[in-house]
Amino acid sequence: MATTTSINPYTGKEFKTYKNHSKKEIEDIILKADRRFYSWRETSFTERKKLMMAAASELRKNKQEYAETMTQEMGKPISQAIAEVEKCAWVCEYYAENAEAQLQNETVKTDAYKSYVRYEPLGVVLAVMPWNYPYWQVFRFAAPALMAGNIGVLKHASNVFGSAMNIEKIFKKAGFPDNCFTTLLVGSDAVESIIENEKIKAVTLTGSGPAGSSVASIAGKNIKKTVLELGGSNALVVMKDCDIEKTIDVCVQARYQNTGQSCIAGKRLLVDESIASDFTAKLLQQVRELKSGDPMDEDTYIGTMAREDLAEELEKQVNDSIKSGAKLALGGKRQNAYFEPTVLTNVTKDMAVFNEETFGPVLSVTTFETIEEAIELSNTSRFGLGVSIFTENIDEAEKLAFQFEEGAVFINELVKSDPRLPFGGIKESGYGRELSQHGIKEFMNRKTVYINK
Ligand SMILES: O=CCCCC(=O)O
Repeated sequence: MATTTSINPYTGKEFKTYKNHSKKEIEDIILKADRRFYSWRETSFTERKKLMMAAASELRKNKQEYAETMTQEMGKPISQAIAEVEKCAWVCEYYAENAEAQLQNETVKTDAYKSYVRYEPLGVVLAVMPWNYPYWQVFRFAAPALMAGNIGVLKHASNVFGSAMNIEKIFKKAGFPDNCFTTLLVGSDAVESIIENEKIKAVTLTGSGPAGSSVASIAGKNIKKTVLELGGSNALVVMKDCDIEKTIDVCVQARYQNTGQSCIAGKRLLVDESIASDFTAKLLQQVRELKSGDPMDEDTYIGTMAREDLAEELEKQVNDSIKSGAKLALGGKRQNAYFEPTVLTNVTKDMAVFNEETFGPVLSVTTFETIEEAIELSNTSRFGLGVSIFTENIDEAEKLAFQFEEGAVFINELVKSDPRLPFGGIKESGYGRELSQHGIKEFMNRKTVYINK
């Protein structure tokens, strides 16, 4: 019997061991999920809204308990873990309030007596999710999917099975009918046959490029729709006319929250040469003050990374970049899964910290002389999730927005997700959108209805 053990990355001790689902159990779960679909899609928006609001209440009521599980499983500082649970409640409330209006029939004037588009759910959607936001990334999918009448089956990362089980429990406690949302406790080796199961109608994946590519190939072979949220290497473009103090606050948060383990983190700071020295000195001061420590302490801002091997990988990227000429301005040391908040300056395009995704608390700093150069540096990344531009000249920045090859441009703000706005990338950051009225339509059949008298 296969089992999965999660290790608390801060203590290095075992958190829990889970019994994996067998092949037979997986098939059974998917069969029951599919059966549930035919009654769930018939439920009214009023009923779904009531249940989704109950899920939001459950999240808010027991946020400490849910947050503690994620902190112990992947090292997220507890205050950020609580904020994540609250954000999940927000997305539930948002879709509870808005799904019905977003999925109304759309009348289209044609030669017909009457023609329109109906939005109909597809059925059981498999969600393959990562450990870095163990609740949020799942709710970002599940809230719109369930409100739309779809069914969710989750394959979570193997270090966060406790959070995965909690998510199933939250929907159960909220009163959702059995099998509307189920967690499969399986490793990635089980994913291929799950996607091939005829009852799985579509797949959403948040994770690495290789994982996305593999899942999309299997789904493609089986003609199943996918949405992919993959890596990112967002630039923070700092113009010489920015408000320096405010910009530093935002950049530090953009890079170091969640201990830097986020696809949308601002990983590459591009700063105008004329202010670079002053800006970097002040930024270093602020990064120095970030409090590392026990993730269970309320005032810890930098926890451990989720696994020691991930910290080792980051260490290699930092050391390789230093060998190639980057200057270590701060940090750089690793102890087990802990990696010091780090800043590298003199970074150029050919270095690992610039051209690879750095999934941890490491900021690379590169200077530019012209805005054209800044755009070119930003766009040179193979990723295209988002960019932040810092300037007092909003009109100019807005005009430049279209030149950035990204899913999102944020001016004087870090790239962040918001239930009301579409979220997703282009290039190797993936395709499709989550959240907002765009996200809820990804797993819907847009059925054309054409009537003549
Ligand atoms: O790794 C991706 C993190 C996304 C976080 C968010 O949706 O806010």
